[in-house]
Amino acid sequence: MPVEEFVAGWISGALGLVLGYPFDTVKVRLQTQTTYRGIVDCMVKTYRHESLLGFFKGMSFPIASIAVVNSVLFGIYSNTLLALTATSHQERRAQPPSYTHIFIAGCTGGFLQAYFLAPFDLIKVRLQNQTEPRAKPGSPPPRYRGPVHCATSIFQEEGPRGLFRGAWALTLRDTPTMGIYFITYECLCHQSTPEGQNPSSATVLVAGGFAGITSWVTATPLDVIKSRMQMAGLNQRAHRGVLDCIVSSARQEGLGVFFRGLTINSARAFPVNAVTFLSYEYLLHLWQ
Ligand SMILES: CN(C)C(=N)NCCC[C@H](N)C(=O)O
Repeated sequence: MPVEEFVAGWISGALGLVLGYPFDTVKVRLQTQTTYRGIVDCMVKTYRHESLLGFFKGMSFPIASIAVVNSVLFGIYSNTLLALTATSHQERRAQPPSYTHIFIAGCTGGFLQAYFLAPFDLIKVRLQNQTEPRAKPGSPPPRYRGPVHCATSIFQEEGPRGLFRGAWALTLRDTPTMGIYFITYECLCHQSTPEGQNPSSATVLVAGGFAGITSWVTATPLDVIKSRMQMAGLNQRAHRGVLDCIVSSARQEGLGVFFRGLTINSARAFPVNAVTFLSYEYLLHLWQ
């Protein structure tokens, strides 16, 4: 099993993560809190109340975990394609795999990465939703002091299964949308690259950016549900399951609720995934 894809997936994922993190914080807050009037209002309030650091709350943990999560995604994707088509990464330009194979490999990567991602994503969402400014003398401390305290508190208060709250919604979100992610990328690269050649950096940037946008546009409804289920344990409003969360969110807030965070998700997705794919392709090219 070639390991280069795992390492390249890790490094490229970390670069994309740092770039997109402030957008991600705004998105999570818009999806789970009702106090903001929109993207700009959320940004202004976060900055006034918590300074620039407010946008980077809970980032240390995802940076550490992206090593596991993105390398699982890219590593499983590439190795599934190897199993299905018997071609390595460098052979795939001359013998492109079918879109069905790309979709199956993407879905497999998305499905497996969801299990690794679930506890890390839960902790990220809980920390991003803490709107208290940095500790000032006399002000009430935030509920979680950091990622380790957050993980141990969830474990103690909600049990080991608590760490996997929202995991089903996450799996349903990521399995098909990772198939869409890789199909969009490969299709755009294929169409703008002469037969048998490697795509140019500009092509990789644009194809990666659009792959991010299409996957996030299709993922947003279940992303909203996932974030709400992750926060539910904290608010004592636990939903009975994914369906219950979908129905109660739609009843209380209308169908528009499923598109909350769509604009910011798409704006974040382009640069994050352009950089992710460019560094992934560059590293694999360097090592081959
Ligand atoms: C849930 N969906 C749609 C995705 N995760 N799509 C792939 C993008 C991955 C990238 N690290 C990002 O955060 O944009």
